[in-house]
Amino acid sequence: KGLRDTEHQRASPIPSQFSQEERVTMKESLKGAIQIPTVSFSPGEFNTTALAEFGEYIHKVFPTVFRTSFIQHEVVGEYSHLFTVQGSDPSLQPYMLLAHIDVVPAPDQGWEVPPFSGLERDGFIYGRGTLDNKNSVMAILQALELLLIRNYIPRRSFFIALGHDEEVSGAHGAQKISALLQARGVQLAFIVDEGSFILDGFIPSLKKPFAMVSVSEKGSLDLMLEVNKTPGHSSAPPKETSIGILAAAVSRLEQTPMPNMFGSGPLKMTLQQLANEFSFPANVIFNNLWLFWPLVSRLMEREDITNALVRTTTAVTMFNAGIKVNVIPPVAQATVNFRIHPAQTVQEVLKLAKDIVVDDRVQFHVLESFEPLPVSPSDDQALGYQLIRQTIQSVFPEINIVAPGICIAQTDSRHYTNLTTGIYRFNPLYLQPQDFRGIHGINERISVQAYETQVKFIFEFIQNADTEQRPVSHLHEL
Ligand SMILES: CCCCCCCC/C=C\CCCCCCCC(=O)N[C@@H](Cc1ccccc1)C(=O)O
Ligand SMILES: [Zn+2]
Ligand SMILES: [Zn+2]
Repeated sequence: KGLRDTEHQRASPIPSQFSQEERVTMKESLKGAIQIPTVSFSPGEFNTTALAEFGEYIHKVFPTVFRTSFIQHEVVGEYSHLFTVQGSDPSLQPYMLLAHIDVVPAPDQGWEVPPFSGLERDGFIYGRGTLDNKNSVMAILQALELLLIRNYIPRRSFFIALGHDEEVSGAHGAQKISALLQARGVQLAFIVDEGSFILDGFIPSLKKPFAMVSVSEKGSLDLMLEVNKTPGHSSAPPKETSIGILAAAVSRLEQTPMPNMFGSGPLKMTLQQLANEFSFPANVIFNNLWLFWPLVSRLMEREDITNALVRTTTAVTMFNAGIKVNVIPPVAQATVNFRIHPAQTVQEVLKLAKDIVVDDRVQFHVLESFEPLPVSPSDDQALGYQLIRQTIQSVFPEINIVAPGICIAQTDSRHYTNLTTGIYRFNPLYLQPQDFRGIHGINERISVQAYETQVKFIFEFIQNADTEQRPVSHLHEL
């Protein structure tokens, strides 16, 4: 299995070794990036001063990228960045690396160091964006800068797209870049974005970490439920108020999970590939899913994260009602965020939700929706997947399993389905459950060593992508 060598490949790749001075520079550059508070607050509400400063910052720390003749840099949607790196062999289809500059807000409370300080403690750089996703923004540009300094010229062209509003939908960044590339007639071999990791400790009986490359991502439906009632004096209340009716409706939604879809979608592939990594008797169970699927599907429901892999999830995220202590509330509104399993559609989930609520007094308003993404190929012929696998094997030789999986969140890559069918979400970092809680949470951090390894991964990946687009078939050749 793997990728075929070709006579066109460089005789020897540029070694992914960095001097002490380069290693210090790269971590200091990441710290500087964390210190710029590029916060997205809500759609259309960004810290534009910080976004502009970030644009200047990358010019300063990656000068070679910006002065190289075969790299074109464009600002799209005012603050997003698109780099076109022209390869020497136009017969090779280009690919694209994605990352995003913006971060979610981070109030100071609960942080060991201020979230925009970028301070280093015990070998970790702390701050909002260290895992989501300035690490990738900086590592991609850093790897390219280091390659260029070593006189690297790519054979295969590639794009780097850095969105500035991923955390609030990507409408101004990723969507505009996607439209721009489509207008230019670009078709991509594949895309690599954030969205999965080398997972360590997420499945209780699985002792060893494994790399999960997400080949699909869940969709979403934001539903606003509303109940209107005539206001009046609270001293003579009706039997039910708008708040009571709505509370009962959202409670029914919470208490009635969407159907368990275990068996449909990429999760089965993930577990099949992991089967032999479990000890007895779990290995027997996972090797015989045809027999044990009812047991496994129930096991998956036990933890919140694995539950999110088997079904459309229901999260009541906002509730607003009431105007005064002695006034019967005229209107009550609740927002429910469904994350749609790849085997379901927006319409199916909307119907299920209505069938659960079954109350004519509750109005349904669809605020926004997004279908789950198609499953990208992960077979021997899938260039993007195989390149990621090959690079994992080289950079993380201790990892035995690379498995396709689902991304439970949404990423900017969802805006690029017009350009490719090969969308892969993978960050070359170890992630434990406590690290996952730092993403959008408190004390988000990355170890200096993990960041260096991410740069090394991308440095090797870009070179590996210069291969001809002919992954080796699993069939023997004559
Ligand atoms: C069998 C294996 C176990 C698997 C465990 C899975 C563990 C989870 C691992 C990684 C998930 C990390 C995802 C990081 C990406 C986060 C991206 C994000 O937060 N996107 C936003 C986008 C958005 C959507 C709607 C409105 C605004 C922004 C999101 O999804 O909320
Ligand atoms: Zn992100
Ligand atoms: Zn995020």
